[in-house]
Amino acid sequence: MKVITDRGNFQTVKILIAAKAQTAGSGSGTDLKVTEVKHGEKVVPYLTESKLPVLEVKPEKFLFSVNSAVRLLLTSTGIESDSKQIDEWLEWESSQLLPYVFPVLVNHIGHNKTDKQSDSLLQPLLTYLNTSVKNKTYLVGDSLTSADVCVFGTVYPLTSTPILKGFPELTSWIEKLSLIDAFKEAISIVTQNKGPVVFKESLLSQPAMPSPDSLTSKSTSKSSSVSSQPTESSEVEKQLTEEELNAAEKCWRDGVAKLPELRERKHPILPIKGEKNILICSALPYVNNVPHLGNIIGCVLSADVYSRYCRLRNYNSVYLCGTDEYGTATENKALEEGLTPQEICDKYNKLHTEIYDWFNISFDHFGRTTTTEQTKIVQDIFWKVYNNGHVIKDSIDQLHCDKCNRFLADRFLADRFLAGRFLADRFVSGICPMCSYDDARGDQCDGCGKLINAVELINPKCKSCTSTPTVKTTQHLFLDLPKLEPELRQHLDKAFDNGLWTHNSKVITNSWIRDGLKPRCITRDLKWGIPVPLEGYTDKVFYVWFDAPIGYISITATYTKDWEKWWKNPNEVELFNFLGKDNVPFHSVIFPCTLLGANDNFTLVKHMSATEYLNYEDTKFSKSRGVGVFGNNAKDTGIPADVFRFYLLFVRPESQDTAFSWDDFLLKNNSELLNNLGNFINRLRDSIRNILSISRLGNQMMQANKPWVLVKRTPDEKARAGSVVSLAANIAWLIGVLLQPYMPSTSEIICTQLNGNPKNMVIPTQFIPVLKTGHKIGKPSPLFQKIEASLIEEMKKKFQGKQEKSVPAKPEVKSAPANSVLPKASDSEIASITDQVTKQGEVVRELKTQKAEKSKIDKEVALLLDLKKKLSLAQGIDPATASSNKKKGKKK
Ligand SMILES: Nc1ncnc2c1ncn2[C@@H]1O[C@H](COP(=O)(O)OC(=O)[C@@H](N)CCS)[C@@H](O)[C@H]1O
Repeated sequence: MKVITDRGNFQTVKILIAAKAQTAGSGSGTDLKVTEVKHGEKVVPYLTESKLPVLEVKPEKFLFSVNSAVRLLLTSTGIESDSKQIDEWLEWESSQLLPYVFPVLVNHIGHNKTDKQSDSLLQPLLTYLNTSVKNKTYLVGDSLTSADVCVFGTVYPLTSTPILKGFPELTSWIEKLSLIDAFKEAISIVTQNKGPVVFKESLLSQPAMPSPDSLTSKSTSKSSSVSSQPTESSEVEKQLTEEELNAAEKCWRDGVAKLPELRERKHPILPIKGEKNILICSALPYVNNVPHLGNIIGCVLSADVYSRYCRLRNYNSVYLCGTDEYGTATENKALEEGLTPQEICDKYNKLHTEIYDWFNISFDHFGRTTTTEQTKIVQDIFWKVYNNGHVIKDSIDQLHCDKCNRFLADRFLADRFLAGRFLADRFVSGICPMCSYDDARGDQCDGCGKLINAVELINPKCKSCTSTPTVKTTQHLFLDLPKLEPELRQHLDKAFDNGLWTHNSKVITNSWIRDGLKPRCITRDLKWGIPVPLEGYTDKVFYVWFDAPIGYISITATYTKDWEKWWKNPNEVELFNFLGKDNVPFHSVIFPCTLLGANDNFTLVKHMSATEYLNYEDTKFSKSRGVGVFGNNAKDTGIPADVFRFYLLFVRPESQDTAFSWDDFLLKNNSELLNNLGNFINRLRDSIRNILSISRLGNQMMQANKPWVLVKRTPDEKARAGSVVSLAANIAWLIGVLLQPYMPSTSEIICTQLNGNPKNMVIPTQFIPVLKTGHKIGKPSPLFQKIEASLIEEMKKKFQGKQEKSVPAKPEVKSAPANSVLPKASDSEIASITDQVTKQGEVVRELKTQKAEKSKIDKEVALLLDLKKKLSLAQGIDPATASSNKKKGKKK
């Protein structure tokens, strides 16, 4: 890797610290070369302006966000892992701190003068930082992270200015870090030990910093949810060049001609030679239950967003899913409901279909696994794997219920060969040997979350007849994973390099292969499954996890007779799996090994997007305990599906478990949707946050230009009003298109209101105004409705389940008020204060939008903070804990 920079560029320090810290922390750092170029030189060919420093990751592949470069260096050697807190600090640093520090440095170091205005604008941020570093060495946790490197890199040049006077904690933090070798060495390389004077030329050669971003709430502290717009005085005017003005005019006139038309979707969609052919598979939800919101964000919704995005980019993609219908869980449900397993599958497959329809999940095909295609393909694959010598026969011990005459313990099978991860045994329960929870399952305890061997259960009972099981020995078939391991490793090396894999999917996969794979049992002594066709085993069925992923193939076969074009075409098809973290090994290790064992040119996974877990408030979703919102409940709330989609995507558990919280749901709806997005459209995480950011810019553009005022003035001003409104309409169209993957109904309303051409609903590579001069828009109407706090309180009660049995979520869940230690106020009191917080938030936002006087805004912000404290107290949370929790979990 190469750092390309100009002499004395203070931002280079960050990358160098990260590289040095990498070597110090892992022993083997990246081989990082520093190449010096002229000040202001354009290095990245596709950027219109000079951007220095940049990290050249591979030849011609640049990271031009310094913070991303730092994050890459520190995560690639495992010095730090994904962390929302670190990301929050980085976002705050780049969107708030740096844009305010930069003009101060330009004035003090570049021009050797003081500018009171820029100095004073920086004060609140420094005050916040001063408090945050009090008695601390590191901003997040107890070791060095990118957060420290990036914040330090930006503030340390201030030590040469008088501005840090009055910030003793911050000064001492900078001093502490400066003593660390990596910091010392990096500073010495950049300053050549001449002090900050070396920054001067580089500072003066850099393009003006964009005005502080309002991507996140633009408030002093990164934890407050008060949102604001940049004040006029803080904005750095950017002079447009002649070239840029000409390009904008050309784009306005001819841009739309460059926009490709949206491709028509004709089923069945098949791969096209030479195109990007994307096969999108969402994990197949178990049919035995109604999916909860965790299932929805974990697989079908995430895949839906990607699939919709692919369509808007005109990629040749197909999105498939269906219900996973075999296995013990279905048999159990059938017993519970007095139906046959097939009746259960039919009933719940229909329920799943209705729920996904309501959530607007746009499968190209939604199938199921109890089909003749599935039986045929599973047995065919088995024979190939068997005939290729990748199946082992062995005997094992299992729990057996003599009264029901059936085996109970799947887990036992696994333990002997595999450390037994993830095998569910739901026919047996007992007392957990670890925590004494009295309803532990045979595979895992819901009380303490630990994995259990069914035979270790105290007082085990058959779930259907409650008698005590005995241990029996039976013959089973095992997939010879050790033999397939070298081929799998080869495949994974390539896929990790060329594909998109979430951090957790790589970590989980590596943890499985790190110690060598073990044979995996693929048969079960059950009735409800695909019959094993091998002589001597015909009374058994395939284990559900052997057949489930093959379901992707058979579901494709029920979609098109040409299914092999997708599934036996590894060079032209990119397979993308969406799933929750517990599903990772089945998709990255076991299923690929099955397909490699079959040796029939199968398409293997190239990309994997795995989520962490979504919890419900401060607990886990539990159907049996009635805790949480399930797919069908969401519909009954009367709140539109798009609002659920928006919120689930906003809190999508990407780097750690997150929680669905009704209070937060209300705030996000009433602030982000109603006041930001809804507000802008009706004037007329990379993800939905960027769309909100575009919408904020649109709001700012309207507010700054006030076309409703201009239109009443001189002819020139009237013409400008027209340009502003046209631009706003085109921004709204862009938002409508970009929103389509996330909130399809809202997107349709926006685009219909704008009366644009549906064929222009394509995501462009640059902003193209598609609504031309003279275009007539349709009838505007409000996009979103306010959610009342009283409704939220009602929902909380409705979905809290039987409280005494609810199972606490693991402590890492951040957003719920888990550490409540104070007495709680009544629900109606909480509802009323929540309402006041929302209203006061609106007051503050409005004042900021109007660019009211600072003292006036400060007064209202103080009131808002007081109300928030009151709300925390009412919820039984110590406000100090609440604010630190918010800090950790805010950027959801
Ligand atoms: N709480 C959760 N948060 C996020 N994702 C979750 C959560 N719980 C489960 N999941 C994922 O949902 C899908 C479907 O899960 P289900 O248990 O219904 O089905 C299966 O795991 C298998 N039938 C998949 C066979 S391909 C899954 O990806 C979970 O990881």
